[in-house]
Amino acid sequence: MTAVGFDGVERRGLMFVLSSPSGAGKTTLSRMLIERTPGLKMSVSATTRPMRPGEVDGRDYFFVAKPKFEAMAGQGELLEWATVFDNRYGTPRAPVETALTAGQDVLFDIDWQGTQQLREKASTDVVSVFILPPSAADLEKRLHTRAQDSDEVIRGRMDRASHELSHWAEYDYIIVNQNVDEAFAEVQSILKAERLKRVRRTGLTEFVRGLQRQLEK
Ligand SMILES: Nc1nc2c(ncn2[C@@H]2O[C@H](COP(=O)(O)OP(=O)(O)O)[C@@H](O)[C@H]2O)c(=O)[nH]1
Ligand SMILES: Nc1ncnc2c1ncn2[C@@H]1O[C@H](COP(=O)(O)OP(=O)(O)O)[C@@H](O)[C@H]1O
Repeated sequence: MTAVGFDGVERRGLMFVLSSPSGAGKTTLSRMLIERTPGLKMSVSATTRPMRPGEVDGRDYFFVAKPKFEAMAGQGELLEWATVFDNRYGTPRAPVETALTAGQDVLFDIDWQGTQQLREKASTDVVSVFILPPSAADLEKRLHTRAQDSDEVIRGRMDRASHELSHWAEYDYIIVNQNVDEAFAEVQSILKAERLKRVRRTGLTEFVRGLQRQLEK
């Protein structure tokens, strides 16, 4: 799990988690982050939920049937998994391990249940961000503008929102996504600062020793 920072100091890769009630904006913010952040790779989850218009298999999710999902979970191929809105969602283990070993950070769009499981497995490497909508009315409006779910599914997502919100205090950082550019700048600054954390910067001792040797010449 060793990455080399842009300043040449080695550090441990981190697992950057975004969670929120459905519709608060985590997919939007994740896409912006992946497009604009070198060294960050998206973890693509497996799910049993139907594909939405515009989604691409293998990019947004790996869309699998329930028996296949159960087999993946049973064979230990998932790093974590959970049931959300009656569908199964899980994180394939191998791509995450490959990315971290190659020195990349990994971005997860997963719910509070998955975040808890990641924290239990690798707490010092997990940085978690919870995204709040500015209001319930905004949340509902966003679910409707996304225009990808039926009214019934949207009602289900709104009904679950309050329960999901109740997990906010388990997260390291909380962002209110009012203006998307501001929320993005906030998420970006969290990642930047977390990459500089001393505990992750495993190469610092050697780097500083090198500096000292140069100074003592
Ligand atoms: N635990 C877990 N949750 C996931 C995973 N993938 C997606 N989710 C969560 O499942 C919920 C539903 O996702 P989705 O159906 O794409 O709807 P969305 O909330 O509109 O993005 C969201 O809270 C996601 O963060 C996963 O691999 N594991
Ligand atoms: N700050 C914002 N202001 C207005 N609309 C937003 C904002 N952030 C996201 N959206 C829109 O809200 C909808 C839901 O966002 P999405 O990223 O899919 O949420 P989530 O992944 O959390 O379910 C999308 O249509 C998206 O374009």
